[in-house]
Amino acid sequence: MALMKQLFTTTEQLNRSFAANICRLLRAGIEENGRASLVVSGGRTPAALFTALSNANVEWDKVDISLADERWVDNSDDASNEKMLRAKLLINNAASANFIPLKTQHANAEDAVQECTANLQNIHTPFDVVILGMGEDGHTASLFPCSEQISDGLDMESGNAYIAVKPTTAPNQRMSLTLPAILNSKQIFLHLTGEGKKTVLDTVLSGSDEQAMPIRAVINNAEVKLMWAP
Ligand SMILES: O=C(O)[C@H](O)[C@@H](O)[C@H](O)[C@H](O)COP(=O)(O)O
Repeated sequence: MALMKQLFTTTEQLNRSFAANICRLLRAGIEENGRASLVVSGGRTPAALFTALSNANVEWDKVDISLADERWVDNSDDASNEKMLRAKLLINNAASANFIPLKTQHANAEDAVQECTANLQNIHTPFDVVILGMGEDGHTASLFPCSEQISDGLDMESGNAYIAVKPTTAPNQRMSLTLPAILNSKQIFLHLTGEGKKTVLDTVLSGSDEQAMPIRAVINNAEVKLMWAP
């Protein structure tokens, strides 16, 4: 549908405004439904935003937090998105939030899809806020263009909220929200920093093949708010 762009001069300004924006939406969700849901991405980009958010004045005990995707490693591994979240977001005021992890005890991500789907019943949907990142190849969450699973992940009729993905250009099996699950959100943000990501985004916006750059499928089907700083 559309990409609304908010461009900032510094990451500090971006994080301040972004955190305030997210808190406003969470408070509105709590006001409306008694609880609110926040789905975040891992990777490197959001760490400073998470620290700002963790100090915010929100009724965090009424907020459910989960991940858009997870790398299938132990949650003590440095590659674990859960590990990053526990260190940067689920602290300070936000320590009282209800965290719903994706990583289970299953050795293979595909065996865990059912459990992740069952756990999703405990999160208020549509999600109040979803924060997506984007890789250099145009993947978002763990919907990787290189993977065999990409058409299933983007299938709007699949009826599946999660998909196990085996990227061929990145390490680790992944668990990812599917496109229809991502779109079941009141507000989707695309959080990018750096000139390199802006150049990738220009390529995203100048083409139409969704499987080649899966973030296109989100932008084409939702009002996405871009939050960018150099
Ligand atoms: O677990 C993951 O890898 C992500 O959730 C992924 O979709 C991430 O958002 C992008 O790859 C951008 O990652 P960076 O922020 O590290 O550039």
